[in-house]
Amino acid sequence: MISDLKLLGWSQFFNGQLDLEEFETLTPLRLTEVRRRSVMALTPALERMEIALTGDHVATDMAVGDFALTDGERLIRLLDRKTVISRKAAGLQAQAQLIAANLDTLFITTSCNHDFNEARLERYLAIAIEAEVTPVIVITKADKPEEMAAEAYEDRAKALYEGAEVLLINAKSPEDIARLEGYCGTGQTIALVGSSGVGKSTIARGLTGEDIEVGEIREDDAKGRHTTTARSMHRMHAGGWLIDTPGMRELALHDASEGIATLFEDITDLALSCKFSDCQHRSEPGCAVRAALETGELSEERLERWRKLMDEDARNSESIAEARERGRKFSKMVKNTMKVKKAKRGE
Ligand SMILES: Nc1nc2c(ncn2[C@@H]2O[C@H](COP(=O)(O)OP(=O)(O)OP(=O)(O)O)[C@@H](O)[C@H]2O)c(=O)[nH]1
Ligand SMILES: [Zn+2]
Repeated sequence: MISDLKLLGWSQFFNGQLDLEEFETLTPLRLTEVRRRSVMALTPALERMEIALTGDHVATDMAVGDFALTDGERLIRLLDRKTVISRKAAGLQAQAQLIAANLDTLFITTSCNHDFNEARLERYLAIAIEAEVTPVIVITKADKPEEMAAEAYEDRAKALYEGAEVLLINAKSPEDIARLEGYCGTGQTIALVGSSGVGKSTIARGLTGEDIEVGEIREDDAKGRHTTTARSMHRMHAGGWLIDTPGMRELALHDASEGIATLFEDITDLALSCKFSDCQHRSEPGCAVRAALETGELSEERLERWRKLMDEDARNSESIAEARERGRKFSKMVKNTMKVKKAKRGE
């Protein structure tokens, strides 16, 4: 069973979470779709199985790519995730919405044209680094570069982060797709992010042989319409899994301060040497960041992009934290009111 499980992306990390009894009586599953009242999952034999969500299990706690244990009928428990990517859900609740779990690699996709944008690439890099998912920058349309030579785009991407491999490809060429497959072998799980039109569907088709429809299913119930994800985990020729969900294509930055600090390690390090610990690196005396600008060690553009990313992260993270805080205060107030009412009634 263990070798079959490897096909699903199982590893020692998950094995270590099972006690002996669970090991003998339960079966691991990997979630491929999350609906409102059920999940679709793959068994170690790669058979599809639908499991109704009952009791404490709610769809909003689950992500495509999660591992769970089943007794054959019910979902017993979800296993801890190796990695998770989330986005801020639209609307007033401002909750983090889980997009994909247990990714190994994120292909950050852009093209040799006006789509290429350092700030956008850095946003995705920060998301990947924060989630501890390996970032790989894929630059498509190497066969028809606009504005500058394809290699110039490659060099600009390489300058962004040492920890990210940069691959310059023609997404329509099978030989170039084969260069991505080192990240897509058995046991590996990947996802693609990037703007519309950069070639994500073309790459996905090259890696899986399928035309992947990224759609949202709408389910009706008495309370209205709900959006859930369609089948979102696809087997790749190389043996691994591609997760493609609508949410993945609309990622925004939130709660990624560590990812940003790692991505901009030079600025993070410089800031430690500023005279004031709350230095804004504007006009304070003894500012190591401004000193690095003057020597040319750091560029004004890079500093500006760092500021903007920090601002964006702070804006998006705060509202989630604040919403949580509001939620806590509200439920506390309700509880207190109930208590007072009960006391009045003499209960
Ligand atoms: N010449 C060339 N064309 C490409 C390349 N990559 C993608 N294309 C073309 O660019 C267009 C858009 O590619 P898609 O794969 O649909 O882009 P996408 O990122 O999936 O776009 P959305 O579905 O809107 O998110 C298609 O016509 C592709 O054939 C490439 O490397 N070279
Ligand atoms: Zn400073």
